[in-house]
Amino acid sequence: MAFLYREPLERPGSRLRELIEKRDIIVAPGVYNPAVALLAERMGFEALYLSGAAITGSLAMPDLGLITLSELAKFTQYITRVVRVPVIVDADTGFGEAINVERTVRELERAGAAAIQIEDQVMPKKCGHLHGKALVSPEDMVKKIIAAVGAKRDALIIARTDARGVEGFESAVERAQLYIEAGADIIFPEALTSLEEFREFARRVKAPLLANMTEYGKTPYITVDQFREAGYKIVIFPVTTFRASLKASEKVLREIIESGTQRNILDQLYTRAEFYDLIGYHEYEARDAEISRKAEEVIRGRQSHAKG
Ligand SMILES: C[C@](O)(C(=O)O)[C@H](CC(=O)O)C(=O)O
Repeated sequence: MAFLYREPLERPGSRLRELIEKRDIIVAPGVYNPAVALLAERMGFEALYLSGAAITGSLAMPDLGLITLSELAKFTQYITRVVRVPVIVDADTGFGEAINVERTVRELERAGAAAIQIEDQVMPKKCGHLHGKALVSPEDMVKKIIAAVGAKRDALIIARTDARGVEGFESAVERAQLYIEAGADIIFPEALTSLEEFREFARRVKAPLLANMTEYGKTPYITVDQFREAGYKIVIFPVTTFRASLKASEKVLREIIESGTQRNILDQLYTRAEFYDLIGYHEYEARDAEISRKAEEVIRGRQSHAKG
């Protein structure tokens, strides 16, 4: 159904919590615009991940915390008014210290976020799979989590620790345990380097866990089934759709340069019919026709009133 005529998902945080309880594992693909979000929902994904790397990437910017809270809230709103599945929002370092995190959580929740993810890096933050990251103190991160948990109404708070790549595996486990005590609902251990590490982390950290299966990073390719067996509740594929769209665009742009026509690659494009079907185009036409019909009735009524 066209998103304009859909009721938004109520209490998305509770919905996500329900899914965590009911499902063995939830696969949340990364999305960065409403059309891709709609497509993922239609294909059956029950939760989505609004990736910081993918949205900043779509703005042609690196994932260094350059986006503002208002921009992220707008992206969140655009997406949550289109889909009726819970959306996990990547809020990087929370846009400031504890007091700022309160506002971040309020704004993102108001924009429809089901879960808000905050990480323990200093600014400018980096992709978790790069070298040269630095962490805030455990105490500062605990403050942010306490602020987030105090400010949320229904959303879940995801605490991500980037400690594995900076201070080592033990520190990642210790920080995660601390973050749970501070009230985090879900723990996201960033950039673990083997399936065995994921397993060990799950053995020692008792909370719903989120795994990040990003490409070209420090984590080897692990399947959803393997993550399930290792004890993870959510797996994200944060930047995959964005990377795929760039590659696909490059391919068709090259075809246009080289052959001067797209005629030979029509099978690689989303057709007009497929696109209109996705966004519910014909429902807008039907709605417009209905309004015209009603307007005619009003006019006709007035005319007959004037005659009589
Ligand atoms: C999860 C992540 O924060 C994101 O923005 O989607 C990134 C993903 C990536 O850069 O591959 C991350 O830091 O892992």
